[in-house]
Parts: sequence; C-alpha cells; structure tokens
Amino acid sequence: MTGTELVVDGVTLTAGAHRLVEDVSLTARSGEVIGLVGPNGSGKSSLLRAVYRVLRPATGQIGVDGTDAWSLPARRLARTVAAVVQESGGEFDLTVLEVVAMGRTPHKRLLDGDTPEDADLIRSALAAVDGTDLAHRPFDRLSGGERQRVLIARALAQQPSLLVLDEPTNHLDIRHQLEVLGTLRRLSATVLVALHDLNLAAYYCDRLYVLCDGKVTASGPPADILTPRLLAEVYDVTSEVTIHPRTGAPQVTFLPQTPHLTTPVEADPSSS
Ligand SMILES: Nc1ncnc2c1ncn2[C@@H]1O[C@H](COP(=O)(O)OP(=O)(O)OP(=O)(O)O)[C@@H](O)[C@H]1O
Repeated sequence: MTGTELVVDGVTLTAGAHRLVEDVSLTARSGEVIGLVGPNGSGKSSLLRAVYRVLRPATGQIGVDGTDAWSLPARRLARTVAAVVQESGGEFDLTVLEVVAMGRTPHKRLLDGDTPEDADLIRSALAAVDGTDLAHRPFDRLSGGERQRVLIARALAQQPSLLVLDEPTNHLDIRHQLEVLGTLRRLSATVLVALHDLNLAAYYCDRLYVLCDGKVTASGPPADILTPRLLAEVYDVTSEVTIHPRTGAPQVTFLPQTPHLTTPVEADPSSS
C-alpha cells in the first residue's frame, strides 16, 4: 500500500470563541514522515484532531488524496486513516490481542470473523511494537508504555495509508521510542506525528512543521529549521545545534537556564 497525500489548506479551528489553530497549511506527500512540533498549547493535537475528523475546521480544507476528508464516508476514511491519540477509550475488558484485532474492523463486514491473513497482520503488528508477550494480557492492566505500544499496534494492523499519531513516544522507554519511530519510518504509509522530542523529530522526520500560538512558524527539513534562533523564538530556550557525525541529523543541546551548570565557552577544554 502506498501513502496518502495529505493537504491541509488554510485550516482554522475554533472551540467557542477560542481560536485553537489559525490558517494552517501543511502538505505531506505519499510516504513522507511529517513531524509537528511546538510548545504546549500551540495547536498540534487540535490540528491532528481535524485530520482524523474529530474537530471540523471552521474554515479551510483537509484533502486526502484530493478528496475532502470531511466528505469521505466513515468506512472509507477508517480504511485510509488510522490515529493513535491521547484520548483513546473503549478498550476495557479486552485482551491485547482483541484490542489489536479492532484495527482490522474497517476492512470487514459485520460479523465477519478473522481470516488467517488478519491473524498474521495482528501478530506482526504486535511484534512490531515488541508486544508479542503481551498478547493475552488484559489491556486495562498494562502499564502506560505497554498500552501505548498496543494502541500503535492496533493502528498498524489497520494498514492505513495515512497514520496520524499524537506523541506516540509518550510513556515509552528510550529503546521502545527508537523502535516505534523506526517502525513508522519504514512504513510505506504517510505519517503525521506530533512529537515533543526535537532530536527524535530531527532524526526520524523528513520535514517538520513548527506550530506556535496556533500558527505555522516554520517548516522544512529538520536541518534547515532547527536553529538556536528559532528555538529561542518559539520555546524561549538557549540551545546549540550541531550535525551529528554519524546520523547526519541536527542534534539540539539545550543549555540549562541555571548559569552555574554551563561551562563558559572560553573555558571549554574541547574548544582549545
Ligand atoms: N475544546 C477546547 N476549548 C477551549 N480551548 C481548547 C480546547 N481544546 C484545546 N484548547 C486550547 O487550544 C490550545 C491548543 O491546544 P492543543 O491541545 O491543540 O495544543 P498542543 O500543541 O497539542 O499542546 P500539548 O503540547 O500541550 O499537547 C490550547 O491553548 C488549549 O488549551
């Protein structure tokens, strides 16, 4: 399956009198991994909610392979777009395997059972998040990170051509963060992912969109936009950005706000 082309065109999102996102445009070409970054409250989750059709834009359009996402039949949308979001629910009293199997629902008719192909997809989705051993555990007794991995497996089992994820590395230890992002990177689907960790975003995403106060402040390949100046403007932090010699990706080092934890540049032995 190839990836969907996503075109967010001039989208404004509101909740009552509150403007959550204003005139945001974004494109994701087939198979691209697009990162959404930005401070708390900058509008990342709201924008994702509009893409997976929970929050209807007040103005603007969301195009999925040239069709307005909000006019697609629900079943067709569910075959195209899978979402891993913070506010999931409805998985109580189910085993992990049953939760992952829910990902196959959009591909079936009512009362259809799981085919051997479904069973393979479910197993390999669970294996992709290192969750094979969790298969028969009750979902609601898993740790936060285990749950997160299972929800990602459910989205993988759905075989979407557009995968939308809101902070998928939340709760995950570093090994599982790297594994999950590596898995997303290898998918042929288009991926739109909100991430807080800028170094992971820089390494795994083709392009980033930086949101600030509900607007796109910068967009482009990570190496072009992750500069100390932009990070100071957007996050109000001091940082240094280097290109990592082995990954080739920009690597951000944040300097502590507490001066005594920072070695003055002139006394830095590596600079002599
Ligand atoms: N239903 C709502 N009613 C009013 N304000 C809302 C509503 N939903 C979100 N907001 C506000 O809109 C802004 C954007 O929220 P959003 O959750 O999209 O930000 P975010 O970038 O995902 O933040 P975080 O990084 O903290 O998850 C915030 O100021 C939030 O408080």
